[in-house]
Amino acid sequence: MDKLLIRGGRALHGEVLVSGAKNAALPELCAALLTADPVTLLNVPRLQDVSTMLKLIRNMGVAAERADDGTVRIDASALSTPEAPYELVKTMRASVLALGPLLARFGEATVSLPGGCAIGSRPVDQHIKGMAAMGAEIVVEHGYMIAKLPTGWTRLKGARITTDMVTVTGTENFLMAAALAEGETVLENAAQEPEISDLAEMLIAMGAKIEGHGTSRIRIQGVEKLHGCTHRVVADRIEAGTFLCAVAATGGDVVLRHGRADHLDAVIDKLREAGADVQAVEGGIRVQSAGGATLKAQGFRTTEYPGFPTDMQAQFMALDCVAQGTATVTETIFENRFMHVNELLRLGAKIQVDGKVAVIEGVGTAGRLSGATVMATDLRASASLVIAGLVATGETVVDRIYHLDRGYDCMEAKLRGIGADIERIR
Ligand SMILES: CC(=O)N[C@H]1[C@@H](OP(=O)(O)OP(=O)(O)OC[C@H]2O[C@@H](n3ccc(=O)[nH]c3=O)[C@H](O)[C@@H]2O)O[C@H](CO)[C@@H](O)[C@@H]1O
Ligand SMILES: C=C(OP(=O)(O)O)C(=O)O
Repeated sequence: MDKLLIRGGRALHGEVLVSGAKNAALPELCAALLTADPVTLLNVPRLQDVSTMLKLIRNMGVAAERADDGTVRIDASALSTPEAPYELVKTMRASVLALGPLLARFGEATVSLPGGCAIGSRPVDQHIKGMAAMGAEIVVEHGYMIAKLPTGWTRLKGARITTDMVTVTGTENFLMAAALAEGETVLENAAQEPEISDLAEMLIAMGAKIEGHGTSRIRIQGVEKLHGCTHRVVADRIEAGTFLCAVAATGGDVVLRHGRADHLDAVIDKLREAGADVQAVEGGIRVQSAGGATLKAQGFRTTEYPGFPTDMQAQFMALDCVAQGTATVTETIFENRFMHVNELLRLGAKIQVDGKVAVIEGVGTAGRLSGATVMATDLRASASLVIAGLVATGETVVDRIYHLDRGYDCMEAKLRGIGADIERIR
């Protein structure tokens, strides 16, 4: 099993290229199932989750080719098996995104309930509720969602869908299903994440009629058929945010090429309040910092976009650990997303957790984290341990980095490129 070996204490300088977003690429690979025409996606990141999604759609009979430059060509004209089996979905939540497109184009889908997840229980009741509102008959049997259209129906029917909470993949599933449904669908309480807008833009390029994406009410007029398109995956705001925290914590001066500052307002505001200098520059974001010990720890609450993203909570917490002062962090989206805390404690961090609230006392100028062997428990927890390791004295070994590989494109190579002492060991 691969591990990362980090020798901390180096400032970071130079440029990093931000990859395409995992959370846009995954729904967009599924959106390609909505048409029999070829679809080309550009800027697809090299991630384990992307490989898993390609395996999943190939298993359905779809032709999918990935080139080294991040181009993925998908031809779903011969899709013969509208199924997502457990074996292929157990490592990746996003596989639930196959449900909407399969049901919309083929009138049937059998999709395994995704496996359990370290960060919370993550039910799919809202996905089922929305598809049922569009007329699908869905049962959950033997761990599978088995969905079909009622006898005599050829398409889903547009509906008003108001979800109990804001759900990102739920909104994406409804968008894709509604694009081919009969009549109008209105999504209330829709997620507003940039990845939703990116998916909507791709669907519009395929001939879908969508208005209001990027707001909490999205209107979709269903069309009978969608055609192929070429679409460029939006830059990964969470990868960019992770590098911003890393540079702020270690100190240095780095430009994140293709980074979108306008997608990271909440995180950038907190970094500035902490004392880092973060600026939108042409074609990217520049961060300059004198390092964690000079920064002031910042509290925040995770919320849906445009609030502070839950996917940045662990990384910002690592920064708080090395800053000065005390900060309170509240996780409101997932019930078990403080798995990194015990590992950060092993590096000498001072954190107390009570339910969904963590209080971090930064070690600041009074001390430093000290390297140790730590275990990655989920994707962003892994990233927070890498950031802590980059600042800690001595050697840090981050074990179980297959979590990291699920969602970061060559993280250690990118960090090495800006001066970090980090290597992958087997
Ligand atoms: C592939 C992808 O895009 N993943 C992102 C997506 O996950 P994902 O789309 O799975 O997360 P959701 O937005 O759906 O989850 C938000 C909350 O709603 C709950 N919920 C959701 C659906 C449902 O049917 N029932 C239910 O109770 C979840 O348990 C969670 O507490 O958004 C999360 C929240 O920004 C991010 O952390 C993930 O990186
Ligand atoms: C939780 C995440 O992803 P997923 O929904 O794919 O598990 C994440 O990207 O931080």
